Amino acid sequence: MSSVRPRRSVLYMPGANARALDKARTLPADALILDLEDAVSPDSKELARNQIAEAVKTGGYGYRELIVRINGLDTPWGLADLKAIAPLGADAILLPKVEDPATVSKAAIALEQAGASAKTTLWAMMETPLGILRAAEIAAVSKRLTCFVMGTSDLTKDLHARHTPLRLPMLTSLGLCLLAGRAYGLTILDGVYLDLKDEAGFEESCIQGLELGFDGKTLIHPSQVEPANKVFAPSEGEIAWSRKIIEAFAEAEAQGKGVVLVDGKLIENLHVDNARRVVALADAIAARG
Ligand SMILES: CC(C)(COP(=O)(O)OP(=O)(O)OC[C@H]1O[C@@H](n2cnc3c(N)ncnc32)[C@H](O)[C@@H]1OP(=O)(O)O)[C@@H](O)C(=O)NCCC(=O)NCCSC(=O)C[C@H](O)C(=O)O
Ligand SMILES: [Mg+2]
Repeated sequence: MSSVRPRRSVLYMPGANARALDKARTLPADALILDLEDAVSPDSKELARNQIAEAVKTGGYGYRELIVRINGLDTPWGLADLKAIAPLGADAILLPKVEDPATVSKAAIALEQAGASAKTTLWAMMETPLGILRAAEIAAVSKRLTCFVMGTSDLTKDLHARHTPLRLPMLTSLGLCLLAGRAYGLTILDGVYLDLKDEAGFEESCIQGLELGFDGKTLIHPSQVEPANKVFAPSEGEIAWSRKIIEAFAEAEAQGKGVVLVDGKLIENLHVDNARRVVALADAIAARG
């Protein structure tokens, strides 16, 4: 069984929306972010926390990873969110607007103290200019931290930038986080696409995210799940090619060679490493049926 975890589609849902929390049990998303932060009004924070706690305890989400986005630890709700959710066995707690490594360290200590199992990791939202500038320090700070999530809406606001089709205003920030995330072995997820009616624009944005190196995309509506799953899954052609070069390279190695030509293309170790990653991801997706 592969240890690769597909995270092609990661769907946010407001914790105050009981219908959405329930419906998510049947959606083909790889992961769900149950939100206590920006999608929940101050008046509903407590209701949302209780509903999310109940949903995590009740389960029934199958292969879908459960991530709870808590409020910032510097808000009136953050620490209470963390203490309430930590012991329940969610896959991760997502910290919003992370700007320094100390925030992650503080959350990691609070998780231990609240009795979280080792299985519950920390994810960090990268969505402020200071956070982006410190991406490498943040990525390196704690073994509990396993994923960066781009918060492109907050970032666009803070940069006084615009949402544009090619996302040129975002590329520096996306690139810095990708570099930091990959350098320290984190998963890294692209930001949301806000126009639910623009299906073509959404697909373009997924393709751009894939080409930049993201593992998957964060989503705001069930209609975005299947298109994201399709774009971020290896294609049949990619899988067949990957299997072919793995086999050809193994044969070459058995003959004492370090490189091989497959269909006229030079194949080295680095291509085979990538091919193994592709095959592992494809196998993990296939195992979901
Ligand atoms: C955008 C929405 C408010 C639209 O909701 P609604 O009008 O209910 O949509 P539909 O009628 O089309 O819904 C059809 C059915 O699907 C369910 N549904 C809708 N959205 C979700 C969801 N996100 N998860 C699960 N299920 C969902 C509805 O209940 C309907 O079900 P049924 O009754 O069976 O027909 C809504 O989609 C929504 O709230 N989306 C999430 C918004 C959100 O969480 N935003 C915060 C995260 S984004 C962010 O903060 C990014 C970051 O921080 C940054 O800075 O960039
Ligand atoms: Mg945000």
